Amino acid sequence: MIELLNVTKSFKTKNKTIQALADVSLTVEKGEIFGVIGTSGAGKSTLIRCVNLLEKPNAGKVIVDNIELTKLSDAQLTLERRKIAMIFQHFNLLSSRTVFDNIAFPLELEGQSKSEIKEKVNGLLELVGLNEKAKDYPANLSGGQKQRVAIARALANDPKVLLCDEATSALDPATTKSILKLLKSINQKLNLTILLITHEMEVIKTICDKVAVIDHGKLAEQGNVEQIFTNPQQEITKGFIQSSLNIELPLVYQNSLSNIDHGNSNPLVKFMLTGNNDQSFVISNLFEKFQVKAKVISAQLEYVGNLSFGVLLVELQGKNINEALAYLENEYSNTEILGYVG
Ligand SMILES: Nc1ncnc2c1ncn2[C@@H]1O[C@H](COP(=O)(O)OP(=O)(O)OP(=O)(O)O)[C@@H](O)[C@H]1O
Repeated sequence: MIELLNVTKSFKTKNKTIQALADVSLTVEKGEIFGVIGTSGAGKSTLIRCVNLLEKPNAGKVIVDNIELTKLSDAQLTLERRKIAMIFQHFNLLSSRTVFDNIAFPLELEGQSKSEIKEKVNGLLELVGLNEKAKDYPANLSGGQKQRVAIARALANDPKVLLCDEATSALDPATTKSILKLLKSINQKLNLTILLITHEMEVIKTICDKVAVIDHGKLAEQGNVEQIFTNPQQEITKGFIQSSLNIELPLVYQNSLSNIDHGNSNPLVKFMLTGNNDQSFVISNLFEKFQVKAKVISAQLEYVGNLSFGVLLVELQGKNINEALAYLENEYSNTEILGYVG
């Protein structure tokens, strides 16, 4: 449904040229939710703005629904853009219009009749759960409600594609969840293709089918969310995943932790589970293979689809500690001895 082929975009400022996108290619299939994640300045906004040609690439092709947008005249592009909706971090609602009239706006521009508009807008209000707020003005809405209005307005023209530019970045975690849930349900009900950009792995994990990681204007890696979360190849991807798993050493251990093994002390070991179901048996394996007991200090497990991944922090107790450590280092990612206790 969306194809970027070798898209390159640079910006010229007074004294330098900034390469915002370098030879970026990706494909978003119909009905898919595709997320692009990257740190600040990585090129996410430029990438999503290239899809509807709000930014014109210097080179490469942009194809949406089999139409090569990069070939079109301005007039043809204006028509095609109506089928590519976009929502933004700061909602971009018209403050002088009510909720109803904000959603009606694109339909008015298309010259639809009042009765058609009324029917369509009421359906959209129902879809985003805002029937009660039809007559309110944006200033009287919460951030989450404003984004719901923006989503309804974006859907008014029955778009083929919805672009989400950091759509939940201005929202608190609970509201973020409810907006992501709404986007997922719209994706499923309407089979709407969604391309989103974000700096939060949580967003990717919650609703995306596929993910691409962008770094300094280049795509570092891309694939199914399960595959990328459980078997990341690039350091930047590993960093994003680790930052979404935040387990801390409990205070009681922080105070008693030593850097040195005094002979009879127990190592505190942190390691990652990466989606291989056999790894979940780590505690019984350590005991059966080495008679080493693993006391769980802290753990965080997440699920993408039916695969689990996460991080585990354990205190190892027993005689064959070195063999147990070698086993963990071999079988699990990022095994790290944090220190010794006892
Ligand atoms: N209009 C512009 N003129 C000059 N440089 C620009 C322009 N737009 C973006 N850039 C530069 O291009 C690079 C990519 O910017 P972009 O906004 O796409 O990144 P981003 O990943 O969306 O960042 P953020 O998360 O901070 O919004 C940055 O170095 C930015 O400074």
